[in-house]
This record gives sequence, structure tokens and C-alpha cells, in this order.
Amino acid sequence: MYRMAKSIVSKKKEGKNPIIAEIKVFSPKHGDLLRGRNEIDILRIYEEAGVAGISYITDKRYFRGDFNVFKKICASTDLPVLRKDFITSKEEIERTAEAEGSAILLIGRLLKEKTSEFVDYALEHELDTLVEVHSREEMEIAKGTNTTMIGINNRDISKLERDDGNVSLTEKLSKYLPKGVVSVSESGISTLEDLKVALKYTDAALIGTSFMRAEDTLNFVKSFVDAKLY
Ligand SMILES: O=C(O)c1ccccc1NCC(=O)[C@H](O)[C@H](O)COP(=O)(O)O
Repeated sequence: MYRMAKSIVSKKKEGKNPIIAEIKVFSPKHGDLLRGRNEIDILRIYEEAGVAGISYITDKRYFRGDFNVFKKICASTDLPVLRKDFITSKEEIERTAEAEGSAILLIGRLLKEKTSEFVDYALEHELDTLVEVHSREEMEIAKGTNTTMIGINNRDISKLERDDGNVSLTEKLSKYLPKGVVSVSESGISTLEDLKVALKYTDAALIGTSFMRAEDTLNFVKSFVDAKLY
């Protein structure tokens, strides 16, 4: 376990809800999410709200991310930062570690039989690995690796966010999660009711769009971190 997984575990011990908050600049469905703010402004709000970690998408094509912004975020915070992208080369793992990222997304559906090798390579670079699953088959791929974290993506990434995502997928797939791995429910979480379901079945929730679209971001995010769900 490295920094991201440890931060989730310690938030839980503190009695706070472990949230990975995404600095998301663009959504294929909703368009621009920054609305004139910059990424570091959002980072400071997330820090103040007490989140467990930060996520940033570096993919340019669909999500308008920028690797230099990722580097800047990593250099500007003590929180662990997850890099989300469609990683298919080991050089990208090296770049993520060099940028002082703390965790990297690895998609089993994309990497297939190479998933395990990529996980081990990232772990050698002291990165937590978030292996993402959206089906039972993908869960089996993830379980065949040494990953420190498994993410259940409530959306089907191949639909590029044209689907709304349903947290009921977390409930459905969580029964196949292995012991000893930090689990995350990702995407489509926009209400405290969604969060309640997500955290009933996994250790942490990864949230982007609803935080970025909130009118009062600080109080909205805080309400997720501090909510007494049970
Ligand atoms: O999840 C992926 O496979 C992925 C890979 C590369 C770029 C983006 C990807 N997914 C989108 C997201 O990461 C979501 O923005 C994130 O899970 C937050 O979801 P939401 O709260 O619904 O914005």
C-alpha cells in the first residue's frame, strides 16, 4: 500500500467519508466544468473540505486534460494524486512517478493479459494501482494482479459518459472484491444517497462532475466528507 490507499484507510479511521475528489475540466456530457476557475483554486477547496485524495484526468482527446497540469497539481499539494488516463505504455507509468503522482489508473479491459505486468511495474515505481472494473469478467482480471486498489466504475467508459452511471453496479460487483484491497466506487455519484450506497460496499468514493457543477463547492464537498451515513 502506498500513499493513496493509506490516506483512504486513515480517513476511515478518523470517522470521515473517504472521498477522492476529481479536478475535472471537461465532461463529454456537460462540457466545460471549470467555469472560469483554475485547477489550483479547485484543489485548495478540496483540501479545505478534507478529502482523502485528488484525481485528475490527463486524457486530452475526450476530457481535455493536460499532463503539465497534473504535474502542477502534484507539486502543489500534500494530498495523494491519482492520474486517470487510458494507459497502454510503461513509459506513462514512469512519467507518472516522475511527476510525483501517487496512484495510476489501469484499465483491465484495455490492458487485458498485460494488466498484471503493468500493475507490478507501477508498484515498483511506488505508485498505488487502481485497477478499474465494470463487469464480473474484469473483476477476475483485477483479482489476478497484485493491485493495491480496485475501482468499480459505475459508468461504462466505452460510452464516454453518455450513460449516467448507476451506483447499483457497486453493490452488484462488490461481493466479488478480494480481501485486503482498497476498493473505490467511481463515477455517477451525485447525492448523499448515492454516497451511502457507495460507502456501504466500498472503502472510498471517487467523485468529479457533481463537485465541479456545485454552486457552493466547498460546502457541497464538505457535506460529502462529513455526512454521517449510518
Ligand atoms: O474511468 C476511466 O476509465 C477513465 C479513463 C480515462 C479518462 C476518464 C475516465 N473516466 C472518467 C472518470 O474518471 C470520471 O470523471 C470519474 O470517475 C468521476 O466520475 P463523475 O463523478 O461521474 O464525473
